[in-house]
Amino acid sequence: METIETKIENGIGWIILNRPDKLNAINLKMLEELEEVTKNFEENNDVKVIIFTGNGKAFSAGADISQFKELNSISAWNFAKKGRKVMDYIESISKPTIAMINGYALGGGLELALACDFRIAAEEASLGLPEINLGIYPGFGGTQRLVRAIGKAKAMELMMTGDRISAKEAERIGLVNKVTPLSSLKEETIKFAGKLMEKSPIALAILKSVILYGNDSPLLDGLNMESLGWGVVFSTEDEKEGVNAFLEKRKAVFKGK
Ligand SMILES: CC(C)(COP(=O)(O)OP(=O)(O)OC[C@H]1O[C@@H](n2cnc3c(N)ncnc32)[C@H](O)[C@@H]1OP(=O)(O)O)[C@@H](O)C(=O)NCCC(=O)NCCSC(=O)CCO
Repeated sequence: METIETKIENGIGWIILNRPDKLNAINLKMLEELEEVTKNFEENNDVKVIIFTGNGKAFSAGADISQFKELNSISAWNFAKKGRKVMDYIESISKPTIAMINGYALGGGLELALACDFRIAAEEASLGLPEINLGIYPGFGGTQRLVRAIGKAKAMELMMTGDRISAKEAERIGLVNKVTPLSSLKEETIKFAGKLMEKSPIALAILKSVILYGNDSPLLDGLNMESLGWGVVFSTEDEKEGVNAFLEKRKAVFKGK
Protein backbone atom coordinates (compact mmCIF):
# COMPACT_ATOMS: atom_id res chain seq x y z
CA MET A 1 0.00 0.00 0.00
CA GLU A 2 1.22 3.49 -0.88
CA THR A 3 -0.73 5.60 1.62
CA ILE A 4 -1.73 3.18 4.36
CA GLU A 5 0.03 0.76 6.72
CA THR A 6 -1.80 -2.30 7.97
CA LYS A 7 -1.21 -5.02 10.53
CA ILE A 8 -3.21 -7.62 12.43
CA GLU A 9 -2.33 -8.10 16.10
CA ASN A 10 -4.29 -10.00 18.74
CA GLY A 11 -7.59 -9.78 16.87
CA ILE A 12 -7.19 -6.11 15.98
CA GLY A 13 -6.89 -5.01 12.37
CA TRP A 14 -4.92 -1.76 12.28
CA ILE A 15 -5.44 0.71 9.43
CA ILE A 16 -2.82 3.43 9.78
CA LEU A 17 -2.99 6.45 7.47
CA ASN A 18 0.55 6.99 6.32
CA ARG A 19 1.23 10.36 4.71
CA PRO A 20 2.63 12.01 7.86
CA ASP A 21 4.46 14.79 5.97
CA LYS A 22 1.04 15.87 4.58
CA LEU A 23 -0.75 15.28 7.89
CA ASN A 24 -2.33 12.18 6.34
CA ALA A 25 -4.32 14.22 3.83
CA ILE A 26 -6.75 11.93 2.02
CA ASN A 27 -6.15 11.71 -1.73
CA LEU A 28 -7.87 9.48 -4.26
CA LYS A 29 -5.25 6.75 -3.79
CA MET A 30 -5.86 6.72 -0.04
CA LEU A 31 -9.62 6.45 -0.56
CA GLU A 32 -9.07 3.46 -2.85
CA GLU A 33 -6.68 1.82 -0.41
CA LEU A 34 -8.99 2.48 2.55
CA GLU A 35 -11.80 0.71 0.73
CA GLU A 36 -9.62 -2.24 -0.25
CA VAL A 37 -8.07 -2.83 3.16
CA THR A 38 -11.35 -2.40 5.05
CA LYS A 39 -12.92 -4.99 2.76
CA ASN A 40 -10.00 -7.38 3.36
CA PHE A 41 -10.27 -6.95 7.12
CA GLU A 42 -14.02 -7.46 7.07
CA GLU A 43 -13.54 -10.80 5.34
CA ASN A 44 -10.58 -11.89 7.50
CA ASN A 45 -11.66 -14.08 10.45
CA ASP A 46 -8.53 -13.12 12.42
CA VAL A 47 -9.80 -9.54 12.61
CA LYS A 48 -12.40 -8.95 15.32
CA VAL A 49 -12.16 -5.15 15.69
CA ILE A 50 -10.77 -2.55 13.28
CA ILE A 51 -8.85 0.50 14.51
CA PHE A 52 -8.15 3.48 12.25
CA THR A 53 -5.37 5.87 13.19
CA GLY A 54 -2.65 8.04 11.65
CA ASN A 55 1.14 8.12 11.61
CA GLY A 56 2.77 11.32 12.85
CA LYS A 57 1.01 14.28 14.48
CA ALA A 58 -2.35 13.92 12.70
CA PHE A 59 -5.16 11.43 12.46
CA SER A 60 -5.90 13.21 9.20
CA ALA A 61 -6.13 16.89 8.21
CA GLY A 62 -8.81 16.05 5.65
CA ALA A 63 -9.07 15.68 1.91
CA ASP A 64 -5.91 16.55 0.00
CA ILE A 65 -6.38 20.24 -0.83
CA SER A 66 -3.52 20.16 -3.34
CA GLN A 67 -5.75 18.03 -5.61
CA PHE A 68 -8.53 20.63 -5.55
CA LYS A 69 -6.83 22.87 -8.13
CA GLU A 70 -7.61 20.29 -10.83
CA LEU A 71 -11.28 19.85 -9.90
CA ASN A 72 -14.26 21.21 -11.78
CA SER A 73 -17.90 20.70 -10.82
CA ILE A 74 -18.13 17.24 -12.32
CA SER A 75 -14.80 15.89 -11.03
CA ALA A 76 -15.44 17.48 -7.59
CA TRP A 77 -18.83 15.77 -7.49
CA ASN A 78 -17.17 12.45 -8.41
CA PHE A 79 -14.47 12.91 -5.76
CA ALA A 80 -17.13 13.65 -3.12
CA LYS A 81 -19.14 10.61 -4.26
CA LYS A 82 -16.04 8.41 -3.99
CA GLY A 83 -15.25 9.75 -0.49
CA ARG A 84 -18.83 9.31 0.56
CA LYS A 85 -18.97 5.75 -0.81
CA VAL A 86 -15.87 4.76 1.15
CA MET A 87 -17.17 6.35 4.38
CA ASP A 88 -20.58 4.69 3.87
CA TYR A 89 -18.86 1.36 3.38
CA ILE A 90 -16.72 1.79 6.51
CA GLU A 91 -19.81 2.68 8.52
CA SER A 92 -21.69 -0.35 7.22
CA ILE A 93 -19.18 -3.10 7.96
CA SER A 94 -20.27 -5.78 10.40
CA LYS A 95 -17.22 -5.55 12.70
CA PRO A 96 -16.78 -2.87 15.36
CA THR A 97 -14.62 0.08 14.24
CA ILE A 98 -12.72 2.59 16.37
CA ALA A 99 -11.08 5.84 15.29
CA MET A 100 -8.00 6.31 17.47
CA ILE A 101 -7.55 10.07 17.07
CA ASN A 102 -3.89 10.81 17.72
CA GLY A 103 -3.85 14.46 16.58
CA TYR A 104 -5.63 16.66 14.03
CA ALA A 105 -8.94 15.17 12.84
CA LEU A 106 -10.15 17.79 10.39
CA GLY A 107 -12.45 17.83 7.38
CA GLY A 108 -12.42 14.44 5.69
CA GLY A 109 -10.31 13.14 8.60
CA LEU A 110 -13.12 13.85 11.05
CA GLU A 111 -15.61 12.48 8.51
CA LEU A 112 -13.66 9.21 8.50
CA ALA A 113 -13.77 9.18 12.31
CA LEU A 114 -17.53 9.86 12.17
CA ALA A 115 -18.00 6.79 9.98
CA CYS A 116 -16.46 4.66 12.76
CA ASP A 117 -18.53 3.28 15.64
CA PHE A 118 -16.33 4.80 18.36
CA ARG A 119 -13.88 7.70 18.65
CA ILE A 120 -11.13 7.71 21.25
CA ALA A 121 -9.00 10.84 21.20
CA ALA A 122 -5.71 12.03 22.62
CA GLU A 123 -5.99 15.10 24.88
CA GLU A 124 -3.73 16.86 22.41
CA ALA A 125 -6.07 16.24 19.43
CA SER A 126 -7.91 19.00 17.64
CA LEU A 127 -11.14 18.30 15.76
CA GLY A 128 -13.24 20.23 13.29
CA LEU A 129 -14.81 20.62 9.88
CA PRO A 130 -12.97 23.71 8.55
CA GLU A 131 -14.00 23.28 4.89
CA ILE A 132 -15.99 26.55 5.02
CA ASN A 133 -12.66 28.41 5.31
CA LEU A 134 -11.81 27.08 1.83
CA GLY A 135 -15.10 28.34 0.42
CA ILE A 136 -16.54 24.82 0.33
CA TYR A 137 -18.26 22.54 2.86
CA PRO A 138 -17.84 18.94 4.12
CA GLY A 139 -18.27 16.44 1.31
CA PHE A 140 -17.50 13.00 2.78
CA GLY A 141 -20.76 12.69 4.76
CA GLY A 142 -20.02 15.22 7.52
CA THR A 143 -23.07 17.41 6.87
CA GLN A 144 -25.28 14.44 7.74
CA ARG A 145 -23.24 12.38 10.22
CA LEU A 146 -22.17 15.28 12.45
CA VAL A 147 -25.78 16.43 12.87
CA ARG A 148 -26.82 12.91 13.82
CA ALA A 149 -23.85 12.56 16.18
CA ILE A 150 -24.11 15.81 18.18
CA GLY A 151 -27.37 17.52 17.15
CA LYS A 152 -28.16 20.30 14.71
CA ALA A 153 -27.18 23.42 16.69
CA LYS A 154 -23.64 22.39 17.60
CA ALA A 155 -23.08 20.70 14.23
CA MET A 156 -24.13 23.84 12.36
CA GLU A 157 -21.86 25.93 14.56
CA LEU A 158 -18.85 23.70 13.83
CA MET A 159 -19.51 23.51 10.09
CA MET A 160 -20.51 27.16 9.57
CA THR A 161 -17.72 28.73 11.64
CA GLY A 162 -15.08 26.14 10.73
CA ASP A 163 -13.83 26.38 14.34
CA ARG A 164 -11.60 23.65 15.68
CA ILE A 165 -12.36 22.19 19.12
CA SER A 166 -10.23 20.37 21.68
CA ALA A 167 -10.64 16.69 22.46
CA LYS A 168 -12.08 17.59 25.88
CA GLU A 169 -14.74 19.79 24.25
CA ALA A 170 -15.42 17.03 21.71
CA GLU A 171 -16.00 14.63 24.59
CA ARG A 172 -18.29 17.14 26.34
CA ILE A 173 -20.55 17.46 23.28
CA GLY A 174 -20.60 13.70 22.64
CA LEU A 175 -18.42 13.71 19.53
CA VAL A 176 -15.81 11.41 21.07
CA ASN A 177 -16.34 8.54 23.48
CA LYS A 178 -13.18 8.92 25.52
CA VAL A 179 -10.17 11.21 25.91
CA THR A 180 -6.80 10.13 27.20
CA PRO A 181 -3.24 11.52 27.19
CA LEU A 182 -1.42 10.73 23.94
CA SER A 183 1.04 8.58 25.92
CA SER A 184 -1.73 6.13 26.89
CA LEU A 185 -3.94 6.47 23.77
CA LYS A 186 -2.91 3.16 22.22
CA GLU A 187 -3.19 1.23 25.48
CA GLU A 188 -6.64 2.67 26.26
CA THR A 189 -7.88 2.01 22.73
CA ILE A 190 -6.67 -1.59 22.84
CA LYS A 191 -8.36 -1.99 26.24
CA PHE A 192 -11.63 -0.70 24.75
CA ALA A 193 -11.26 -3.03 21.75
CA GLY A 194 -10.64 -5.89 24.20
CA LYS A 195 -14.05 -5.31 25.81
CA LEU A 196 -15.70 -5.61 22.39
CA MET A 197 -13.75 -8.77 21.57
CA GLU A 198 -15.19 -10.52 24.64
CA LYS A 199 -18.72 -10.22 23.23
CA SER A 200 -20.48 -12.37 20.65
CA PRO A 201 -19.42 -11.02 17.24
CA ILE A 202 -22.76 -12.09 15.75
CA ALA A 203 -24.77 -10.24 18.40
CA LEU A 204 -22.52 -7.19 17.93
CA ALA A 205 -22.96 -7.29 14.15
CA ILE A 206 -26.74 -7.57 14.32
CA LEU A 207 -26.94 -4.93 17.07
CA LYS A 208 -24.80 -2.55 15.00
CA SER A 209 -26.95 -2.99 11.94
CA VAL A 210 -30.17 -2.49 13.98
CA ILE A 211 -28.77 0.73 15.51
CA LEU A 212 -27.61 2.09 12.14
CA TYR A 213 -30.86 1.16 10.42
CA GLY A 214 -32.93 2.70 13.21
CA ASN A 215 -30.89 5.91 13.16
CA ASP A 216 -32.14 6.64 9.65
CA SER A 217 -35.69 5.27 9.92
CA PRO A 218 -39.02 6.06 11.54
CA LEU A 219 -39.21 4.71 15.12
CA LEU A 220 -41.63 1.91 14.21
CA ASP A 221 -39.34 0.55 11.48
CA GLY A 222 -36.36 0.61 13.86
CA LEU A 223 -38.33 -1.16 16.56
CA ASN A 224 -39.51 -3.81 14.08
CA MET A 225 -35.91 -4.37 13.01
CA GLU A 226 -34.87 -4.68 16.66
CA SER A 227 -37.45 -7.45 17.33
CA LEU A 228 -36.56 -9.28 14.14
CA GLY A 229 -32.83 -9.21 14.92
CA TRP A 230 -33.60 -10.27 18.49
CA GLY A 231 -35.20 -13.39 17.08
CA VAL A 232 -32.20 -14.05 14.86
CA VAL A 233 -29.67 -13.98 17.74
CA PHE A 234 -31.64 -16.77 19.40
CA SER A 235 -30.57 -19.06 16.56
CA THR A 236 -26.89 -18.73 17.54
CA GLU A 237 -24.67 -20.93 19.71
CA ASP A 238 -23.39 -17.73 21.31
CA GLU A 239 -26.84 -16.99 22.72
CA LYS A 240 -26.98 -20.49 24.28
CA GLU A 241 -23.48 -20.00 25.68
CA GLY A 242 -24.30 -16.57 27.11
CA VAL A 243 -27.47 -17.73 28.84
CA ASN A 244 -25.92 -21.01 30.10
CA ALA A 245 -22.85 -19.15 31.40
CA PHE A 246 -25.08 -16.80 33.40
CA LEU A 247 -27.11 -19.66 34.86
CA GLU A 248 -23.94 -21.65 35.65
CA LYS A 249 -22.33 -18.53 37.23
CA ARG A 250 -19.31 -18.51 34.91
CA LYS A 251 -17.92 -16.18 32.29
CA ALA A 252 -19.26 -16.75 28.78
CA VAL A 253 -16.86 -17.72 26.03
CA PHE A 254 -18.32 -16.72 22.69
CA LYS A 255 -17.26 -18.44 19.48
CA GLY A 256 -19.01 -16.34 16.87
CA LYS A 257 -21.31 -19.21 15.90
C1 LIG B 1 -3.93 21.02 10.21
C2 LIG B 1 -3.20 22.34 10.17
C3 LIG B 1 -3.88 23.35 11.06
C4 LIG B 1 -1.76 22.09 10.68
O1 LIG B 1 -0.97 23.24 10.58
P1 LIG B 1 0.62 23.10 10.78
O2 LIG B 1 0.93 22.31 11.98
O3 LIG B 1 1.14 24.50 10.67
O4 LIG B 1 1.11 22.21 9.54
P2 LIG B 1 1.19 22.63 8.01
O5 LIG B 1 2.52 23.16 7.70
O6 LIG B 1 0.01 23.44 7.64
O7 LIG B 1 1.00 21.19 7.31
C5 LIG B 1 2.08 20.29 7.14
C6 LIG B 1 2.04 19.81 5.70
O8 LIG B 1 0.82 19.13 5.49
C7 LIG B 1 0.13 19.72 4.39
N1 LIG B 1 -1.32 19.62 4.62
C8 LIG B 1 -1.99 19.82 5.76
N2 LIG B 1 -3.30 19.64 5.57
C9 LIG B 1 -3.45 19.29 4.27
C10 LIG B 1 -4.57 18.97 3.46
N3 LIG B 1 -5.82 18.91 3.96
N4 LIG B 1 -4.35 18.72 2.17
C11 LIG B 1 -3.12 18.73 1.65
N5 LIG B 1 -2.02 19.01 2.36
C12 LIG B 1 -2.18 19.30 3.65
C13 LIG B 1 0.61 21.17 4.38
O9 LIG B 1 0.38 21.73 3.11
C14 LIG B 1 2.06 20.95 4.70
O10 LIG B 1 2.73 20.47 3.55
P3 LIG B 1 4.10 21.16 3.04
O11 LIG B 1 4.48 20.40 1.82
O12 LIG B 1 5.04 20.96 4.19
O13 LIG B 1 3.76 22.59 2.81
C15 LIG B 1 -3.14 22.89 8.73
O14 LIG B 1 -2.30 22.06 7.96
C16 LIG B 1 -4.47 22.96 8.06
O15 LIG B 1 -5.26 23.84 8.34
N6 LIG B 1 -4.76 22.04 7.13
C17 LIG B 1 -5.96 22.04 6.32
C18 LIG B 1 -7.15 21.52 7.09
C19 LIG B 1 -8.39 21.59 6.21
O16 LIG B 1 -8.77 22.62 5.73
N7 LIG B 1 -9.05 20.44 6.02
C20 LIG B 1 -10.21 20.32 5.18
C21 LIG B 1 -9.83 19.82 3.82
S1 LIG B 1 -11.18 19.79 2.66
C22 LIG B 1 -11.97 18.32 3.02
O17 LIG B 1 -11.59 17.61 3.89
C23 LIG B 1 -13.14 17.97 2.12
C24 LIG B 1 -13.90 16.80 2.58
O18 LIG B 1 -14.96 17.16 3.38
